[in-house]
Formats: sequence, structure tokens, C-alpha cells
Amino acid sequence: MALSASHPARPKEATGCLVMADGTVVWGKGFGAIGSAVGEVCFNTSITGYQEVLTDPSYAAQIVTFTFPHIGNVGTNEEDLESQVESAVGCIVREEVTPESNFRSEQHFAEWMAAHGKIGLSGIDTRAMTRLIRLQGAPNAVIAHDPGGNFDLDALKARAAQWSGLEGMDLAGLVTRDGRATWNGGAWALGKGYRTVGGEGLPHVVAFDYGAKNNIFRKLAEAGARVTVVPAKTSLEDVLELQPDGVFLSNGPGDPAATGEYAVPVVRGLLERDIPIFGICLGHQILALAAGAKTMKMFQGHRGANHPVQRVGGTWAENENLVEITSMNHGFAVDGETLPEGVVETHRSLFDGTNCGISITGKKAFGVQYHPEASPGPQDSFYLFEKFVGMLG
Ligand SMILES: NC(=O)CC[C@H](N)C(=O)O
Repeated sequence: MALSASHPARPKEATGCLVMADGTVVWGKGFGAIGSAVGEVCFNTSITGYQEVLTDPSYAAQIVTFTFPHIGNVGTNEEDLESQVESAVGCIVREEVTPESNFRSEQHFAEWMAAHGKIGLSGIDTRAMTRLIRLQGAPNAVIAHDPGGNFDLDALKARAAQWSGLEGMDLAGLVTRDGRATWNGGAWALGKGYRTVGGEGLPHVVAFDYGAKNNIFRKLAEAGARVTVVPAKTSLEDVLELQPDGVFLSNGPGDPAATGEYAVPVVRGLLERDIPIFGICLGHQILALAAGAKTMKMFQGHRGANHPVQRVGGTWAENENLVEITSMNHGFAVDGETLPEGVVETHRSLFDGTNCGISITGKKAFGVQYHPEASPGPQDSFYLFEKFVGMLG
């Protein structure tokens, strides 16, 4: 169904809609949870991994448009969840979800969406939606599903328009875990599931959970670390008491600048004490803020599994110019123009030149804007986990 700002009448068969803050209404077929949810509409160009994308907490308060037309066709399973906490509120897809066809599937995608409280909208011209986001920026919108087809468009529009948007929003505090945990999950193998790794005597990584994807902790553990995961608001004293050999800063949702009250000062304290640090995505942004740089909301975020990133210097100079194909999911970025002295840009996006990595001169501290843990996505950047754990002790 085409996009229109003219409030087209509801087609008889429409059981779902997206209503944007400017009043644009898109009709489709609803699936998954019944009800409505507000969020920022983004697009993701990954061809595989919809279940991992939809359970990545970095997507909290977002509605994901999948550019790949067939979503849901391999069903869902319990193993491919990246978290159990709040994540994407819904998704927009081209084709109606078909019966699942995969030997690993345990549940139909639409049932899984319903069980996880996520709203789906199918039959949408996702190319037009993507073009709209590219040309106008990511809109705030309400996604709604009602099998009876009753929608109060004025109320939905008002809700979308009144929503504050992601800028300035602190969501990491919302999706983080409550308590401290020892992480010992490792790599997955067919028929065996996730293996158990870890143990005493290994370098100790204290990992902040700002809304982490499970595969990050698996990769750290597989690289040979003993991993203790701590909540987002853990104090500097509590981290130091755990005697970390290194500290990891995870991905997470919301505006990085909104973590300035809790995460940024703690990371500044860790930097002052020369504790090795590795940050991914939100963690990268927090590291940059702690080092004195600024972050900004991007006009268009980066979300997909084929984003080329070039190594441009810093501690990576030995492999300068090499390109990594990366998995990404971010709508904010470190402003490369604001890097203070002593903070070196290590990676840059080949799509738009935005900052994709930093390292801190004279310290074992670095971060990348992309997702080296993949899940979904290419595995070019797994080396970062080994690099970090190799620095410790
Ligand atoms: N994946 C992430 O950690 C996202 C970081 C941040 N919330 C952003 O959108 O830029």
C-alpha cells in the first residue's frame, strides 16, 4: 500500500496502520500483538536475522522497517534471542508472513511477535517507506493493530506528535538488568546449543549492560575472559571492588548524551585509573563522551549488516585502509570534529564519513560504533574481542 499524507480511507481489509506525527497514514495488515505502540521508524537492510534485530535492546522505542521483502519465513526459536528485555516495539514488512519453513523453527513469526508484545504491519511498500526516511529523516509514529479495523486516527496522530522522540531520551537505565551476573555462555553449534566457557584464572572483564546483546558477552567469554555483567548504574566504587582487568561498555538504546548523569562519569573515572576499556555502539559513544568528545543525532541512522567501515589510523595503523564489512544499528554518532587531543579516530563509515571508532592515546581504551559481534551480520570484526582480551592482565 502506498504512503500518503492525505489520510486515505481505510481499505476494507486493513487491520493495521502506521500513523506518523505529521498525520501521514499507511494502511496494512496487522499481525502479532494487538494494540498500539509509539516509536521512531527506522529501516534495517539486513537480509537475515530478523529475530536478533527485533530482540536487540538498542531498538527500544523503535519501529523497524525491513527492506528485505520476506520476513518471518524461517519462523522463530528460543536460541536466537539477543535479549529478554524491551526492544523494538514493532516492525513493518513487505510480504504477508508465510508459514515458517526451517528445521530450527519452534514458533510462527506472527505468534512469536504476539507473545513478545510486538506489533507487525505487512503489505507495506517498504521501498517507499525507506525513501521517506532517507529524504525526511526518521519519523515518530504509532503502529496499530486491530483485527476489527477500528482506528481513531486523530488520537493516534496526536500520540505520535506528542511523543518526545529519542533525542534526550535515557533508555539504557530502562533495559539494563537488575543485578550482577556471571556470564559463561559461549559459541553456538548445531545440535549442541551454546557451550559453557569461563572459569577462574582468566582475565576478569566487568561488562556494563546498557541494553546488551547476548552475543557480545558470548564473544568476550569465547575470547578467554571471565565476564561479570553489571547493571548500567553501577558505581565506580562497585566496579573497582570487582577488581576488573578490563571494563566493557555495551550497546544500548536511547540518546548517549542522556547517560551523562551515571555512565559517563564512571567511565571517566576508569580512564583516569588507566583501566583497559572496550566500548561497542552506545558504549563507544559513552567512552567518547567521557574522553571529552560530543555525540549527535544523525539525520539517517545506520542499520543493516553490510556497512563498510575503513580503518583510518590510531592503534590500527598497522592495517590502515583495510575495510571491514560490519553490522550496524545506531541513530546517534560521535561527532568526529569534536575529538579532543589524545583521542584518535580509528574507523570511519564509507557510506557517509561518520566516526566509527576511536582509541585513546597512551591508554588501552578503544570503541567502535558498529557491532563486531554480528548476530546478525558479517564476522569481519570478531578480532576486536580477541584484541581486547589479549590486552588484559
Ligand atoms: N546499538 C546501539 O548501541 C545504539 C546506540 C544509540 N542508542 C544510537 O542509536 O546511536
